[in-house]
Formats: sequence, C-alpha cells, structure tokens
Amino acid sequence: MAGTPPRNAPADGCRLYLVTPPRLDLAAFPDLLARALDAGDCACLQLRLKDAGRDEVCRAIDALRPVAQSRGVAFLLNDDATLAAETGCDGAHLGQEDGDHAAARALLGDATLGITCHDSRHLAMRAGEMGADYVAFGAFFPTSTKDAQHHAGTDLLEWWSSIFEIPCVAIGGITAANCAPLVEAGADFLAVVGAVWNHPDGPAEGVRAMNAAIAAAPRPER
Ligand SMILES: Cc1ncc(COP(=O)(O)OP(=O)(O)O)c(N)n1
Ligand SMILES: Cc1nc(C(=O)O)sc1CCOP(=O)(O)O
Ligand SMILES: [Mg+2]
Repeated sequence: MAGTPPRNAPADGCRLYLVTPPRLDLAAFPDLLARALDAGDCACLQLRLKDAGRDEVCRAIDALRPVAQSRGVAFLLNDDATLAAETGCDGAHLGQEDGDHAAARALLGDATLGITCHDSRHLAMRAGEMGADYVAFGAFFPTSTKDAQHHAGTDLLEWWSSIFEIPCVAIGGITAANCAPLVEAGADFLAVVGAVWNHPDGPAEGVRAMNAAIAAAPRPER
C-alpha cells in the first residue's frame, strides 16, 4: 500500500505520522482531517479511539479510511490487527499488551505491523524478529494524551537507526518546538496527537508547523 510508513520510509528524511485524538465527533472530524492532510506531508494516520466500542470504531474506519487512503496516507488501526485486516486498513499498531505479535504478523500478510517498544532495546529487537515493519519508542517528552509509563531518550534512536534497517517511530509529547533532536538522532517518523489536533491555529497549521520543523532539523549522521 503506497504511503505505508515502513515500505515507503524515505531514505532521505523523517516524516510525520499522525495519530487521531482519543475521542472524536464523526460529524465534524472527516472534514477536519481532510484539511489537515491537505496542508502538508503525512505518511500515515493511526486511528486510536481508546474508549470506543467495536461498532464505533467500525463507523470511524468507514468514515476516515477513505479520507486518508485517497490522499496516499496509510491508514493504520490501533490495538486490533484482526479488525484492521477485516476492514481494509493498511495495517495495525500493536502494543506489548495487544495480543500475539506473531499471529498478527501472519494475519496481516503484506499489510503494515507496527509495535510499541517503549524504551527497550530488547523489545525492539524482538519486534524486529517478529516481523514488525516499524518499531515505536517513547515517550520522549511529557504528554497529556496518555499516562505514559516509559521514557525514551535520543540514544535509543541513534542506536537503532545506526544498526537496523527497520524504521523507527518516535512518540510522546513531540511538537514542532522540541522535535529537532529526534530527527537528528535518526527517527524515521514522528508520531503526534496534540501537536496537530491541539495546535492553537488548528490542525492544518499543526501539520504545516511539524513539516517545517522536520525540514529545518539537522539530518542524522549516517
Ligand atoms: C506510533 C505509536 N507508538 C506507540 C503507541 C502506543 O501503543 P500502546 O503501547 O499499545 O498504547 P495505546 O496506544 O494502546 O494506548 C501508539 N499507539 N502508536
Ligand atoms: C499514544 C501514545 N503512546 C505513547 C508511548 O509512549 O508509547 S505516548 C502517546 C501519546 C502521544 O500523544 P502526544 O503526541 O499528544 O503526546
Ligand atoms: Mg495499544
């Protein structure tokens, strides 16, 4: 699927990975999302509705998947590889408590599997062995979106990107103002919620600000 982060990981640069707000109004959100995605470059959208039941998640997939995919933005589902495979998503993002990663890999086939690895080299290498298309590290900064229990540093990104080909995603409290060291350390994607959806001038401006900050950041030494 064009636009899926791991398969499309640009050799020459870090890209934005957008995660939805934890709760959203399906009457208004598709338009807001379309305007945000039209504002700049975004590799991927992850649907992350932590408090929603299956029916609500399915309605959100139906409403949002076409908005992303029609723009070449990969549409990933958080937490549920089975539902992702059943509903035409481009893949799934799974945490350490989100089921059997090997079974998810087999189920997803060519679709993308991303795995949370917190601040752990061990979890990241295991995810790689399991066939993850990307590994995600975090949280890099304080975040009000989630009660993050793990705290990652740029050394992890430097280590991973200097040894492994599998792309790495950085997440947690990332903004246009603080992201430069993550880009310089080798993050392939910066995953954000608040920096875009809570931007004071609206999500489209949030995407523009993140794109500009990524473009202005020093490149990793590789
Ligand atoms: C890109 C990305 N990285 C990490 C996470 C966190 O996943 P998880 O640990 O399963 O926590 P929840 O998102 O389920 O609260 C993520 N969703 N996306
Ligand atoms: C969903 C999520 N996972 C994290 C992790 O550390 O694994 S931090 C996080 C929240 C990201 O939202 P924001 O960009 O608003 O901080
Ligand atoms: Mg999860």
